[in-house]
Amino acid sequence: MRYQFKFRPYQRKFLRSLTTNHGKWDTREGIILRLTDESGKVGWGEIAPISWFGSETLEQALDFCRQLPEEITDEIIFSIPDELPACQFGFESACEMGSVGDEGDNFITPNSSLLIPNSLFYSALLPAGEAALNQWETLWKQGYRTFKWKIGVYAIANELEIFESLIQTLPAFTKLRLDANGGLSYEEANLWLRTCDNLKANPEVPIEIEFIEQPLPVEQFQQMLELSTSYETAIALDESVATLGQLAACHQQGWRGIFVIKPGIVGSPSRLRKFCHQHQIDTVFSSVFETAIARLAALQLAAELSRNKRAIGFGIDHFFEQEETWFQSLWNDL
Ligand SMILES: O=C(O)CCC(=O)c1ccccc1C(=O)O
Ligand SMILES: [Mg+2]
Repeated sequence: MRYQFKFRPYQRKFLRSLTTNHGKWDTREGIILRLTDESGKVGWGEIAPISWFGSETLEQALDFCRQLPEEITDEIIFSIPDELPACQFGFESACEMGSVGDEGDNFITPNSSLLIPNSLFYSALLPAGEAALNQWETLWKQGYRTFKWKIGVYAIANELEIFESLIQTLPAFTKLRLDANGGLSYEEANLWLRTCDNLKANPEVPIEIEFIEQPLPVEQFQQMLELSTSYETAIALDESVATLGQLAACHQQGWRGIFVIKPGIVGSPSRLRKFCHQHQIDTVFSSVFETAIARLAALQLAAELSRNKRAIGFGIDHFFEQEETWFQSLWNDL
């Protein structure tokens, strides 16, 4: 198949910025691409890299798009190098979108949110630090029952204290995920895991700590493997499995805990499908704060591949205003 190829870089400010152990992030930058096949079918794709997380940089993605001809083929798309995982995702999902649309109405824009599978349930992000204590209630009222709180942002003594208050105020049966973004030391990771194990053993605490996400830096895989067998509290790898190659390597080295999959940067959707069908891994699908184009493709993959046990990390809170009008203006002034 041959496609006419066009692309446009974009910048969008988040409704709320994200604070992690890497600092503050408040603008999403990426690329929207459009593939038109010979029959006139249109597929939209989005490249939304996060280089601090292990994908290519926006600049590398732009360079790749700029050197492509105006007409491209499946061959080009399916041979995008593994060093450009967000590009693999953007181009492949654009192809897939073009091939599933029915006649006439295949112009899929962000208002196609009706297509988002509602059988999935969502986890919402709480702000880091003390702000979490004032935020969970609003999210609870919106229907969220699984929350994620960033740790490793402030001093551990301070965070443990806030954690204690959070546990005491959250309603029964809430699930809580703790995401350190690789920011803990080995001793701190042990302290968090011990604290969570103690809560688990306490029948008076009706909150479930679902897992601790990426406690240690990517380089410390063996230590995380050891921690995962030393405590009852589960560990989820995130940064360590940012791309398919890393995911396969961690699985091959014996990781049988949870794998966070961020479809937007993990790489080729077709190869992700193959891997998930071959290995019955425990997955949590999660957003990279992409806009509606990549979100739709990512949610469809999540619906297809997650075994529907764990909430997906696509809470809408950090997203953008007026996506539809933004999208139309991005494309119309081309
Ligand atoms: O996974 C989620 O629940 C929400 C998404 C999220 O936390 C995230 C979003 C962008 C970049 C990194 C991360 C992360 O999980 O560390
Ligand atoms: Mg994470």
